[in-house]
Amino acid sequence: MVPTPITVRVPAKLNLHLSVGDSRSDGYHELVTVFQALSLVDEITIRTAEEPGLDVRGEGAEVTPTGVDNLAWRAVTELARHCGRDPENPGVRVSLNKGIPVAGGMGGGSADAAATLLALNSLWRLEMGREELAEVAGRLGSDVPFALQGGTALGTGRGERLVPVLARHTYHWVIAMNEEGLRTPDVYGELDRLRQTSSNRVGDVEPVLEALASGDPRELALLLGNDLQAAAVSLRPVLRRTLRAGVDAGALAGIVSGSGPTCAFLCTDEEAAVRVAAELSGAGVCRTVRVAQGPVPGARLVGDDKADRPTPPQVHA
Ligand SMILES: C[C@@](CO)(OP(=O)(O)O)[C@H](O)COP(=O)(O)OP(=O)(O)OC[C@H]1O[C@@H](n2ccc(N)nc2=O)[C@H](O)[C@@H]1O
Ligand SMILES: Nc1ncnc2c1ncn2[C@@H]1O[C@H](COP(=O)(O)OP(=O)(O)O)[C@@H](O)[C@H]1O
Repeated sequence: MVPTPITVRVPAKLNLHLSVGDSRSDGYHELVTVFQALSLVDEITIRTAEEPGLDVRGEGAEVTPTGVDNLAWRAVTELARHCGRDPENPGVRVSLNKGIPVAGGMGGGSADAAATLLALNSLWRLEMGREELAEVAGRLGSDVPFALQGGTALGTGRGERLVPVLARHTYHWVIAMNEEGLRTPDVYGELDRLRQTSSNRVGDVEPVLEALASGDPRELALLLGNDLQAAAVSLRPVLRRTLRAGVDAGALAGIVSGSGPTCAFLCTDEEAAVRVAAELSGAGVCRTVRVAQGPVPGARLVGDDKADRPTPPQVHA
């Protein structure tokens, strides 16, 4: 009997705190980061198919690779290898429905890789535990293990070593997507270049963890920090205007998400977020504005109760 197709929903991530250390000998930077999973999601369906392949629709589909470079496909071949199947002929078709902006600093490709691992674990009845999945995930990219785990977490190493963080509150975010993405390695490279002349760095992570435990968004707003922000703004100067416009519209604070160029604005509550989103969408400083909440769970099979959440409202700029 042909197995039933498996659908997985997987969240975007935001770095509430991103402290970048020096460049390592393997080309990666040592990080201390606080990830939060947001209610902006991709959906992936994987089915058994004689003709393998991958198709993409949704947000940024036209600029998403559909061949072996797609991170979801890399996850298929990596997992096939891991469990002794033929990576050249895995016998599956992957359909991606993207809601996470491509190359936006929100970990969309990593999310798709994580979702693929979870879907194949079920489709191929591998019965791998979360730990084994996380180990394969780490080989696919620094952000992939977090997309499996979700919630709020402290990431160290190159971002793949995770410890869950207590977050007492649902935070309300406005997400401003840019016209065109930024390449993560370019942004790290720009940071290295800027650091030859400037030594600005975000503070310690402990106050951020304390603010999360307190649950007060005003406290957290004062502590949001991202070492890659200056580099992203240097490569995409319009982001300075975007960040200012969100705060002018009433957000508590704004931050570039990871390597950018997406900006995220923390608001006091859901109502405030909808107001900020409406005003920002008229300001002409970004392509699309969305409202999102965090933390949400990591990759989940659709059909599991908690995965069936409503799609967040969307405002077009
Ligand atoms: C910046 C962050 C923040 O969470 O995410 P994005 O904003 O891109 O989504 C991550 O560090 C990105 O993680 P991810 O996108 O998984 O990166 P990887 O595929 O592992 O690495 C891509 C490239 O980014 C650089 N890189 C990545 C992670 C790290 N700790 N140091 C680095 O210097 C390296 O140049 C590497 O070759
Ligand atoms: N499934 C995927 N979704 C999005 N981008 C992908 C995917 N697979 C490969 N990519 C490539 O990865 C790059 C980074 O995309 P993404 O993960 O969305 O951004 P970021 O690393 O900024 O969070 C893109 O430029 C794209 O070419």
